[in-house]
Parts: sequence; structure tokens; C-alpha cells
Amino acid sequence: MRIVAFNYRDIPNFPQSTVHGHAGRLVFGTLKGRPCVCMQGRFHLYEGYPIQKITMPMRIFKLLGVETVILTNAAGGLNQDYKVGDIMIIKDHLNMPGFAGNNPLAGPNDERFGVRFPCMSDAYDRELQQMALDVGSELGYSDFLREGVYCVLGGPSFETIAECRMLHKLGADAVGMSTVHEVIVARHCGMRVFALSLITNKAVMNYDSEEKANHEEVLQTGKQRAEQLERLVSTIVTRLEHNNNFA
Ligand SMILES: O=P(O)(O)O[C@@H]1C[C@H](O)[C@@H](CO)O1
Ligand SMILES: Nc1nc2[nH]cnc2c(=O)[nH]1
Repeated sequence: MRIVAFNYRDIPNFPQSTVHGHAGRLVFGTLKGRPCVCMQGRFHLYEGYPIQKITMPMRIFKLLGVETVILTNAAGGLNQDYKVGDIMIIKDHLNMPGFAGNNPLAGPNDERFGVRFPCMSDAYDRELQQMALDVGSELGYSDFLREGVYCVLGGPSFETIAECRMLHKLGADAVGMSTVHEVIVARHCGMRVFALSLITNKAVMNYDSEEKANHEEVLQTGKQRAEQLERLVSTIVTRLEHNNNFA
């Protein structure tokens, strides 16, 4: 298998990864024979990037001919049934920065990519969600595979207890700092989207709790589930090929 990788710093105008654990490389290769491009590290509002810069890779992928985008993230579990290490298939999102006007599509619309007012009620492809459930069940992952609503915040501070309680009441199952901006831009230009959250920590909802969210726990849980996540995603990619829907 041949892989070609580019450091973000060698790609003109590409943002740089500043987060520990994000390697900062764009990797081209094949996954089970299927041509893929993977980002080793994504960009976040808390790094100080304008939201259009964070989502620029989505438009590059569109121009490269990508049809399906698979996004993964680390998130805190708000749903009290969730456990650390659960994998949540994202079925919908709450875009908190968007409520405050920070939407990647704000500003003049570039008609070459999509319409001024794109629909988001179908942001997360339902067929791909079902496929992930089927694949997860075949792989024996059903005990830790969930479906839920992801809420994006700006970060970098983790949430207060009151914020976690509010987000849970609003219908969020998991909270994080990424993904939604990319989803909006990917859908705007017509790519299919599938997204997963790894529940790396439990959001602290109780004033008696001694637990504290921290990035080390996030990285640690990521390492523990890496192999299973990799198998889940690569099997889904294989099914895309077998279904031949997106060639
Ligand atoms: O996968 P992402 O980058 O969304 O991971 C979250 C947000 C921060 O980068 C990090 C905080 O621990 O986890
Ligand atoms: N905002 C937020 N992002 C996270 N990423 C991983 N865990 C968390 C969390 O608890 N909150």
C-alpha cells in the first residue's frame, strides 16, 4: 500500500495544528482498496482560527472529488447512560457558536460550492448511521455503540457544572469543540457526512463530584479505543465500496 503524506506546514495557506495529539499531516492512500485522504489533526475555534479557515479543508476535499466525509472527535458524555469509552454515532447537532452568529457560511455565499441557505435537518446521513450500527453489531461493539446528539462549544475551557446541566436539558448527549463547523461546510457543498464521538470522559454534572475534565484523560481514552474505532471506520469504508453508492 502506497501512502503519500504532506505536513500541513508545507501546504500553502493551510492552517497548522497546535493541539497536543494532532500530528498535522494530510495523508493520501487507500483504505481496503478505497482511495482516501485523511487529516491527522483538525482545527478548532479555540486555536484562534477564523471559522472559515477551520473548514477550508472541506472545500479542498470537495475540489479533490471526495464524496463522503467521515469525522471523528473526542467528547464529554452528558447522557447519564453513557460510559467512558462509548462510541456515539452522531445523529444531529447543537451548534452553539452558530447561535451567536459564528457560522462558517456567514459572509458572501460562494455559489460554486452551494446555496445561500442550506438545509441541516439531514446533515448526518441516515443510511450511513444504519450501516455503522450494523457493522458495530457484527464486530461485537453493540454494548458500547450509541446514537446521540453532539453539541459544539468554542472551548478551550471545559464546561462548568451548570453548563453541562443546561446542555443536557437542551437535548445534547455529548459535548465537544469541533466537527460541527466542518459538517456544515461539507453539507453545503453536497458531500455525505458520517460522524462519530468517542466519549472520552463523563461531563461533570454534580457539585459533589471530585471528577475534573482534563486533556490527558481524553488522550488516554482515545488510545484505548483506537483499534476498535479504526476497525469500525475501515469496515464502513469497505461497505461504501461494496454498496457502490458513492463511487
Ligand atoms: O476531537 P476533538 O479535537 O474535537 O477533541 C476534543 C476537543 C479538544 O481538541 C480536546 C480537548 O481535550 O478534545
Ligand atoms: N467541550 C468539551 N470537549 C471535550 N472533548 C473531550 N471531552 C470534552 C468535554 O468534556 N467537553
